[in-house]
Amino acid sequence: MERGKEDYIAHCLILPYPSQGHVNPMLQFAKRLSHKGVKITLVVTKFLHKTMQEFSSFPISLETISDGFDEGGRAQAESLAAYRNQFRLVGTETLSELVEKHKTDYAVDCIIYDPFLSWVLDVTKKFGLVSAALFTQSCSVDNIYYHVYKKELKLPLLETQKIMIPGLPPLESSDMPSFISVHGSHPESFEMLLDQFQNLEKANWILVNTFHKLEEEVINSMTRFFPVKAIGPTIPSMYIDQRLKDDKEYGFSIFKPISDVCIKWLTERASRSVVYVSFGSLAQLEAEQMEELAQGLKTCNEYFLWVVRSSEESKLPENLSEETSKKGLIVSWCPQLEVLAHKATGCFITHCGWNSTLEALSLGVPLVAMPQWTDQSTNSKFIKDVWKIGIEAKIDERGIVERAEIVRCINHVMEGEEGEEIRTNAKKWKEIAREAIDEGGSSDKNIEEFISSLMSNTSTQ
Ligand SMILES: O=c1ccn([C@@H]2O[C@H](COP(=O)(O)OP(=O)(O)O[C@H]3O[C@H](CO)[C@@H](O)[C@H](O)[C@H]3O)[C@@H](O)[C@H]2O)c(=O)[nH]1
Repeated sequence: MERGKEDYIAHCLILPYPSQGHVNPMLQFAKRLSHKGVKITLVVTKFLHKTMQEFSSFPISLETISDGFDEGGRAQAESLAAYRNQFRLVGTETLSELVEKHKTDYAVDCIIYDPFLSWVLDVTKKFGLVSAALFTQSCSVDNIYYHVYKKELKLPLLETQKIMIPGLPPLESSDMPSFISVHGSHPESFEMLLDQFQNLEKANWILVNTFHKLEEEVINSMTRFFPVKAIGPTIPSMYIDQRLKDDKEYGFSIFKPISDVCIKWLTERASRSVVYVSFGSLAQLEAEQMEELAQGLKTCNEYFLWVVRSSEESKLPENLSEETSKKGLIVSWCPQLEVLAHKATGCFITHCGWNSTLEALSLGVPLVAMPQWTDQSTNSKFIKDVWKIGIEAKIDERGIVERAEIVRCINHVMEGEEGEEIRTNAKKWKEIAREAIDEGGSSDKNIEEFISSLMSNTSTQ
């Protein structure tokens, strides 16, 4: 039977920045709200909608708005600044039309938005809707950017400077997000990260994809400026506690996952015998780095499953797939959560994107960190020194991780006695992550609080 407006607690639009690392956590959060009785409409740009490979997240509805670049998205704009500007103008108009359209059926009560798109707040104000900013990077990283935004952390940093920010351990310049440590690099991306805070005090809710015990001090510290609520990890409960079996599909993929091949291959491997390697949806490795990684994987004692996106494939050494067919599988995209949850997976060589970091931590997989840019060096610092669930591969004077170092790191986390602490911690964090999103856990309580406020808001309308 069709559900009517009265069957839902409230109707939320959820609007991610159009990239895989932002859509995934937003969609998983949307699913959680939907399971709790909130009607959800995922809103994506027309271009993203065209490029996506699958969407199977019933009962979540899908609608599109325009960023002004329906044919080519970000790549069609001459710069990130031009893209953001156009997205703000055209997005404001088309998002407003969407809100108007729903006035006669499921009137919208709230918009959950990515603070990369801070203009959405103005749309919520225009229509008198509840606004909820959802940060998809760690609270530590958000806190660093906030201090730069407030000019409490002055740039450029000195190379030897110890950086003291409330809520965070002492950090070195190299632990900072790359836009800060490499002063002047990617100025337009940096501006977007700082702009997240320009109107944040006007948002009704500030949600972060993290959990209380993981970033306790920094969450408490940030709460002095903003009422930050941790709602993560946004991992489908299927993987965490095996409860909602229908929650398994990823739902929204920009790249096509080679799922059956990967899972069949993993199933034929012994427990904890596979090194999983992926650098997320954006990172572009130097050809030299690909070569070193390939040689390291070829000579290590373990099997490997390596995700090399089609756009990166030409950098692979010739004949690598054939030469390593007995011990390795190279695919253009995989169902990462299923891979991390598989018993054959023993460790993860990662670029330390925040989703990959949280997913591995929540599924108890030890890490070899190879941060590339943006927030990844900060995530790596926490992986090795705070949560102690992995090690960071050392770079040489060219900025490359050499093959011998790759082998050393794999051995360290997979086999050696010295990696015992890491493996134990990985198991420990898996439990703590599960507790956070279990019924009554710290993140679950925050989500319930958010939903209750939506209920009281809609009942007074
Ligand atoms: O074969 C693959 C590889 C990745 N994934 C998924 O893709 C997402 C990748 O996200 P993430 O690990 O965060 O990496 P990026 O795609 O690089 O994400 C960007 O966005 C993140 C959130 O803002 C930042 O933390 C990163 O540094 C930034 O590069 C994760 O959910 C993975 O599970 C797959 O499903 N299959």
